[in-house]
Amino acid sequence: MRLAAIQMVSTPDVDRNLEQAATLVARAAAGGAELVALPEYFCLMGRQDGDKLAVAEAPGHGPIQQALSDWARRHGIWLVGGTLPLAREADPLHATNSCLVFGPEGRQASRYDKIHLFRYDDGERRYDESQTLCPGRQPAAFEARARDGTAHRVGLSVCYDLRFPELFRALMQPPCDLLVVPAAFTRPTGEAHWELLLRARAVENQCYVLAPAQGGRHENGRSTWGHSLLVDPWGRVLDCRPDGEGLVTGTLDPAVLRQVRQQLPALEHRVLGPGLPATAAGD
Ligand SMILES: NC(=O)CC(=O)C(=O)O
Repeated sequence: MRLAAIQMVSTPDVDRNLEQAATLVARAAAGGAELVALPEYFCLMGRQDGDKLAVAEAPGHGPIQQALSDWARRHGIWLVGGTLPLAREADPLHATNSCLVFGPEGRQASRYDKIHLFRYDDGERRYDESQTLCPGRQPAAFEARARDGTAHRVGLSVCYDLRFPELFRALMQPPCDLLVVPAAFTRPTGEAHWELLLRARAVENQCYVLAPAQGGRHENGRSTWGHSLLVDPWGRVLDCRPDGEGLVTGTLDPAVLRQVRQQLPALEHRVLGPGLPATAAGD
């Protein structure tokens, strides 16, 4: 299955971001991609945290969701729609940061709400997503069918989730062939940890990892790390885009998945699981 991750430098202008995303999705599809993934906050990198709430759409309605569905149908692709804020009737002051997936017929195939909300303060940069976002509660995966008919289980996560391996373990029951991580890592945390964490998730779960990112200096004054990546189940980086808008592409090869899992059956050797007793006290 041909894969593409889109890197963007999104702005506070939703229409401009949608235009840019439409162009890049079309370019990815023209290059043969069957599954295309957009980055976190592809539709908006606002000036203030609360800007998310102003563009939040009701689930199933709104121009951003319509655009994602149209692009998936027009190009006959699986589209992992980065993230967009979805409004919650129960609490208008907090949206979910949601990843919606659309299938080649334009129908919504999955929804994942970011579970782990980012907080960071190094004295210079401050982030606290819990001010405007409400966390998701449930992991989500879906089945994508390649054009040759092969079905692949695809696990969803968003950005900061990458630091919580237990989420990915939960997605591996049954095993995924591909984990997608739409992100907008900060520059300092990305430089230190981004590639390390993505390759670790690929190696420990013996699957492909596709990570579309925001990458560059944004109009809101923030800088994101970029380095959108495709990693294979052996932890090899197949493609990377350090900075600016563009694509990362490659192929999910079932033969590589089989070979890695047969040669080193680490997934079968898992002993510890959710039902295990607590750690014993030492003597
Ligand atoms: N921006 C995020 O959600 C996460 C991040 O930058 C990090 O984990 O580092």
